[in-house]
Amino acid sequence: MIARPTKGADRIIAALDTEDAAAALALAGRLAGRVGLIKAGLELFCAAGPAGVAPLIAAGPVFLDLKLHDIPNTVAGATRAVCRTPPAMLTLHGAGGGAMIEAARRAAEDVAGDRRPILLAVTVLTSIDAATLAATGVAGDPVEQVLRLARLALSAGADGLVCSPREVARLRDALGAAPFLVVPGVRPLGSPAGDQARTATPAEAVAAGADWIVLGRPITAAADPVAAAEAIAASL
Ligand SMILES: O=C(O)c1cc(=O)[nH]c(=O)n1[C@@H]1O[C@H](COP(=O)(O)O)[C@@H](O)[C@H]1O
Repeated sequence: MIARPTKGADRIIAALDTEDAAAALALAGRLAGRVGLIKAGLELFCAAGPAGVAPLIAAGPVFLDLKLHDIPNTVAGATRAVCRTPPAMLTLHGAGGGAMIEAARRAAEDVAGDRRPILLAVTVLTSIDAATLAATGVAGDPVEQVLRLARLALSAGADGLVCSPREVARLRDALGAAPFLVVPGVRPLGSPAGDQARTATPAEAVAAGADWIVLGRPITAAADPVAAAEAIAASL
């Protein structure tokens, strides 16, 4: 398993949200040594499939962000398939429930053993504010739902959680140092929030207890993505 990071650049996960596998690989090459991991997500996976992600995994640690959410048998099957060429991290939705997470953990261990990915449970998406969450039937402050799903996921075998910077401190207080906390919805000062609802700066997220921070557009849409990544690392 990839080690918990202790210094600036290692904490950065660059989300390469593109359909273009060759462009993703080229940018991953430019960012090598300047970020800790590359994130390949649904856009790249749907466009280019496992073959589009494999060269990234061969080049360095990859967070494969598929946010699996289905019945336990189906998620176990997808996890098995992914773990034949294991990424460093894999996401699944905490809202899928304990049996789904247990099934994914068993499948990952069966196929990849010690080389299995860190399994991260997504709690409440960072694009969701309290009103949007209430419209799905979950009333109250998002932090309550984040805590509920976090406890459920960890007790079912998740190694860590994906949460917004707004909940990191509460999760660290409640859950201690052990779970990996991976935090998207991070915006350097002056960077547009876009569709993200629960945001903070990279330094704030790390100070609150994030192990890794995930940044997509603040790096990929910058005129100079390498300089953008270096500036974020320097701010930590
Ligand atoms: O699992 C994730 O990485 C994730 C969870 C979440 O709650 N919010 C979230 O934004 N993400 C991912 O983090 C990245 C954020 O991208 P930017 O908003 O461009 O920085 C995207 O690739 C999202 O898919």
